Amino acid sequence: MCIIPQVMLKSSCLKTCSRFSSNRVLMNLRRSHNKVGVLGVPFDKGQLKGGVGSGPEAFRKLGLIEELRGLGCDVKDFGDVRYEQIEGLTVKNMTALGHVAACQKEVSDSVVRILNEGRMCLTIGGDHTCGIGTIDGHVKAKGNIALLWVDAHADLNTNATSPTGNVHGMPVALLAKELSDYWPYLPGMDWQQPRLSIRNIAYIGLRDIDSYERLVIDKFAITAFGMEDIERYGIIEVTNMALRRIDPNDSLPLHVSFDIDSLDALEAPCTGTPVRGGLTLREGIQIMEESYRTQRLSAVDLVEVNPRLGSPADVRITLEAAKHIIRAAVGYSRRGHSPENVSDLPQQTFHNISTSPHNSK
Ligand SMILES: NC(=[NH2+])NCCC[C@H](N)C(=O)O
Repeated sequence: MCIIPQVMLKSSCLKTCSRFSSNRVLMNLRRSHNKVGVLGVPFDKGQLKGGVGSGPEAFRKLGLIEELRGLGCDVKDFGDVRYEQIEGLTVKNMTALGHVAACQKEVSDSVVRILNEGRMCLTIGGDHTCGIGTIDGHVKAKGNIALLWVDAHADLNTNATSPTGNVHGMPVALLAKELSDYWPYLPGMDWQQPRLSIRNIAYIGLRDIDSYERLVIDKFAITAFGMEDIERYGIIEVTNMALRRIDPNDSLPLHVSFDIDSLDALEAPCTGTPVRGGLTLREGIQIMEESYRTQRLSAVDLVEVNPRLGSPADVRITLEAAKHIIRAAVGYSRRGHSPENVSDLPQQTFHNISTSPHNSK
């Protein structure tokens, strides 16, 4: 099932890779988001499986912050979001609204603070409900943004259409202004106005879409790339088509909301709603590399890692995969050192490279 709106295939999107001349690539690699603010969101009330809330703790234990610092990143840890549930908020078929409303308001405020300090905001979930707060905060801090939603799922349900009532399947529908009429009044959510246009949203990695979500994608011609599109065009081409589509003038701050379940369940087994037939880790990294290259990557979410699902080996595989995605998001995936640090390398390294038989012409 190909889910690229037909209009896209006829457009000039396929030419997008050529916009990176080799000079431009070099220039892009030289500039890195060395200033990063890390925000933990130990939120698990957007779905029913316990454990996803311990994602931030698991990444901290793994040494993520130290590792990013070791790579030369100026990392400020903003700690984990804390909140107090608002009692008595109920809306039909929308689980834990009192938690969602209170927590996501805090997330949004924190993201505004981080971005206003001139840092890229890296949010570690938690379930994908976190996208409500991070994207709301991003829009509040920067005005209009472009959003890549990398996920096996569209997360485009409303309370009227959701098969589960789980809010982690609803964030995109809450954020899109074209869908605001499809919601009832949501008590506790007055701080969150849907300000993002569907034109500025693209999906990559979709393969498990509910029937109503499918209708909305078609009705609003949302840019959406499923696995078959990735097979056909390759992930770099797909990412650039998506970027071109959501930000034709190359001018908007970019938000990548990366659900670990976009990766194949073999690459990232520890997640609440795994789906086989997904992205390879390398493809996930490439999405981030292309996003980083735009020089406008301003916020990244890494969500839905559940360290309590699966064996210790599965947990390790999943956390490591997520870490590689994060490294790419801050510009460090192509080589061990950022280009800025090249002068720190011992001179000998260059000698070795230039005299190696493998490098001689
Ligand atoms: N971010 C996620 N893992 N979302 C899964 C959503 C699953 C399903 N479509 C639902 O609405 O409940």
